[in-house]
Amino acid sequence: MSAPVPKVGVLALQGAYREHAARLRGLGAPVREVRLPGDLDGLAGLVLPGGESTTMVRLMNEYALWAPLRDFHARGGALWGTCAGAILLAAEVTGASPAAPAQPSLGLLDVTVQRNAFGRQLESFTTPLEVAGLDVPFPAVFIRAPVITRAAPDVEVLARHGDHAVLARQGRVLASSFHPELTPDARLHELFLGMLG
Ligand SMILES: NC(=O)CC[C@H](N)C(=O)O
Repeated sequence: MSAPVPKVGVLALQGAYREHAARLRGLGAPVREVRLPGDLDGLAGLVLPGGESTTMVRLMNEYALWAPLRDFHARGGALWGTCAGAILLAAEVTGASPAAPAQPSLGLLDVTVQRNAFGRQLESFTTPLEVAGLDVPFPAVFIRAPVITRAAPDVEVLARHGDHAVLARQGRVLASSFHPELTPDARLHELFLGMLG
């Protein structure tokens, strides 16, 4: 008998959480949608999906999720943020312009993330991305995507697009600027499942 697959949660406040849940279930992982602090109980990992980070921040305030999510990480839970989810995990968030208002974040990944970094001309695009550890490029879908403009020395940059990091890992925390749940390629979901204790 193979080892039981650990339980994964998907933060289901807003955005592409159904696509992440479907992909993880397709890989055999039991998945729970997380909306309230108690939904984190017993999970080994949590995916924070793409969507609109300002909306997610408002709902995280409403459902009092900030401290429970930080506790989840402190207890050994793994987290993966994609696009807006990566913005939520960052230590520091900057806007597309210096005038953009400051935005709170969980501070679980020691990076600075710049929102909407590709500007209006490139609202969305797909590109084959070289990823450390993958032998064939990953089809990366970027939608009003952020980039990582600073990473602490112990953050491992796994992929870059142009000048900036777009996939990074620090211990049990993974962040991608793009949307792996919107392509049929399951390799990054497999990577995340492999990070769960
Ligand atoms: N596709 C996405 O998740 C876009 C992120 C969005 N631009 C934000 O700042 O939250």
